Amino acid sequence: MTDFDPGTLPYCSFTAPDVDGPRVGVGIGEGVLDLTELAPTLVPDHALLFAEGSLDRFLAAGPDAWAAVRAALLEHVRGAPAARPVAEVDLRLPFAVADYVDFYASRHHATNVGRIFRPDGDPLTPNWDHLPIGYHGRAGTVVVSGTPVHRPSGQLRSADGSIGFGPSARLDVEAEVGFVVGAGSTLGRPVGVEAFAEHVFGVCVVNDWSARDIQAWEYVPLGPFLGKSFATSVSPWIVPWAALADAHVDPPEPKVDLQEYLRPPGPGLDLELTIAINGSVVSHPPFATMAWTPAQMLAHLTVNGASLRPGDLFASGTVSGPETGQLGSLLELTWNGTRPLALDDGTERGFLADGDTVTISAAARTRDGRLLPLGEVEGHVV
Ligand SMILES: O=C(O)/C=C/C(=O)CC(=O)CC(=O)O
Ligand SMILES: [Ca+2]
Ligand SMILES: [Mg+2]
Repeated sequence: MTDFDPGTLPYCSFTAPDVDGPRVGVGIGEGVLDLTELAPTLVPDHALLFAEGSLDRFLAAGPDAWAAVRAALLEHVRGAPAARPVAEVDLRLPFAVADYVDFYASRHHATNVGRIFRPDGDPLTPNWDHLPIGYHGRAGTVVVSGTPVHRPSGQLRSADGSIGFGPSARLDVEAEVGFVVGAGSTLGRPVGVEAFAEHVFGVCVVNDWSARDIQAWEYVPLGPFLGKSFATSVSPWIVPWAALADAHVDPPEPKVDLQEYLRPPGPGLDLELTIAINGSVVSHPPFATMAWTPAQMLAHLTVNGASLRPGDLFASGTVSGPETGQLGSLLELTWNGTRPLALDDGTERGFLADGDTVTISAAARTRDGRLLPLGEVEGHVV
């Protein structure tokens, strides 16, 4: 369970046996405050935003409302209010996911995947250094942490080239950071790097489940499709972007002169993910090594005039660092299953087995060395 710092104040949506309907919650320590109940006295001008028990209206309300509510909450928690234990509530998907986009912003991940899937060519395609590559995913199958993940079936190509159909034998995880859009934008008007914080409300942890065998056969030439659309899990807590100000870092220097709309890059984040399978920690992917920042991703996503809607979610792409213990997928950690990983219980994994539970957690590191837990996303393979 995540122990939230009182300055983080992440938002969730929950139900509990003793309250009516869903509620908007705010995480503090291992507890949750009922913001739907508190709002009429704490933030009377904004109370209606929380009445439905999801974040949808609050996201759409925009940055002034976000700042006013966060300021009132920061003041409120100084009085150490009693919070309900998170363990006693059911955490729900906190907002209706509008569009879902997944990027490919880790140089280390993209290089490793290129080597594995396209051993005869350059690992990075010529566009990689010039733009944050992404694809549109499936918003309707974004599920909250704790939702069981069904092993997908699909077309598979055997080593001898024959085509068959069956359950994926290469079910994998991708540890990512997700960015939740609040305020929408106007069709035809790009959102520049400098406008990031006016549109992006906050951050969550993402597991982009991937069936590598389905993916490897289907993805040419249009990219990921059924190998990834069966489920994408997100943490139930959305950490406000404003809570991460002390964890900003400069991103790595670009390798080419970037187009003007991708400059200045905006901040990276000093944030570490941890991947555990059945409780065995297998990796610590470092977000600070990502080549593209979230502001560059948003600018690129809208540079053609595509508009944003409240609830749009874009994920960073798999976070992999340069070291073996920093890789964000089993594809890389086991080099496509050829070097199985030993788990603490004495078993080995090339890819996921039925019954496995995968937990990805995140923590940000502040400039003064504090560690801020940001929540976790868990999924059980059935
Ligand atoms: O290079 C490829 O063919 C595909 C790579 C991916 O798995 C795409 C993806 O989900 C992006 C990412 O998570 O970094
Ligand atoms: Ca991905
Ligand atoms: Mg997915």
